[in-house]
Amino acid sequence: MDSDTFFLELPKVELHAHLNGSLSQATMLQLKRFHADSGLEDKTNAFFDEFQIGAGDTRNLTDCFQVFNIAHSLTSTPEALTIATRLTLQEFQDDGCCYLELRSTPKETPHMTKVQYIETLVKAIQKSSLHLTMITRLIVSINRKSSITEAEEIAKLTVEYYKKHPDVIVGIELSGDPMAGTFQSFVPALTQARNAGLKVTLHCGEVCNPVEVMEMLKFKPDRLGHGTCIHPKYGGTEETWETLCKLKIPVEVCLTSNVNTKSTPDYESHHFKVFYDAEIPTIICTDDKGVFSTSLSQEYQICVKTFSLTSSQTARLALNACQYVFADNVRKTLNDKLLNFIGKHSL
Ligand SMILES: CNc1ncnc2c1ncn2[C@@H]1O[C@H](COP(=O)(O)O)[C@@H](O)[C@H]1O
Ligand SMILES: [Zn+2]
Repeated sequence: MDSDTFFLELPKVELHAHLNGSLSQATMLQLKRFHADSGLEDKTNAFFDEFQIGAGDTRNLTDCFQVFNIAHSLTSTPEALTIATRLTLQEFQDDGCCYLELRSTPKETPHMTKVQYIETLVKAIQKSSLHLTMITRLIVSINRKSSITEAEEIAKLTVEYYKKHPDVIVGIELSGDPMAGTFQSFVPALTQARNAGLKVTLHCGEVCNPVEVMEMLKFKPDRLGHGTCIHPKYGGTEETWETLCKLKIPVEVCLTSNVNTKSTPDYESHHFKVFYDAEIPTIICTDDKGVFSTSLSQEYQICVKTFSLTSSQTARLALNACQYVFADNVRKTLNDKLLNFIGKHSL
């Protein structure tokens, strides 16, 4: 089996994918066509090409967050959001994902309320599940730019819809521009969701802020996103690193995202290796496959080539990821799928 086929066929678990950052060029074009056909205003023409961020880009991290407005303007009606979700799920399956935890931030737009946003995503996932073999679950996002009131409103809605659709909604997360807002102000909203049974994941240490990283670690989320600035070599402190090593919280690492936003200078110096060697549970993820022109099989391939992992180590990385999915009732199915792949290829 050639290398590309191996990475494609490896059954993969994607645990960190933002819907609006995952829209491919093909999906964006379909959405533009839908806008034209329905007579809806399309504001993206002038900056459509701006959507993708590459390693040589000169934008700073805060500027990078502007690109999401382009995607948001194409997913502001329930119909467009449904199309975006359906096409994105199909692309993850086509890339060999057997399980996806999709995340997205409920937004109020001129065409829908936050309630409709969540309902639309739940319905689109349920409908896609009828013909996809990939299993999909939803994590609801809170943006760090939200007010405390808005964050609590989203947490309340998430709990309400989790009770109605525990088969779809599995968690809540905090994301958005890491320079905006403070983690502490979102603790009451996140705690409310956690107390209702939802799992929690936090974007943590995407920029250097050891005080906030400590606060997040003490909160003991179920998973962390990125974890870039936790080890002292990467802008963390002895305390942040020792705490992570003690708690062994699984970390969703997104190599291309970190390189392209300059959180990490290059692939070779990415913190993946430090985590891997320290046996911190590490899950390879895409973050925003559309914005960063990547895919999960490509992220595995980059990681394996950069850090010289064997095929057996690679397959075990994918196998371990199954342990950290938020949907407890599918873990065994995923585990068996991976073990079957490992057995079939004598890995
Ligand atoms: C690059 N690293 C990142 N760090 C932090 N938050 C990020 C992110 N990439 C994406 N998002 C968050 O996801 C939203 C887009 O998807 P949804 O509209 O929710 O589907 C962005 O607006 C931002 O809040
Ligand atoms: Zn992210």
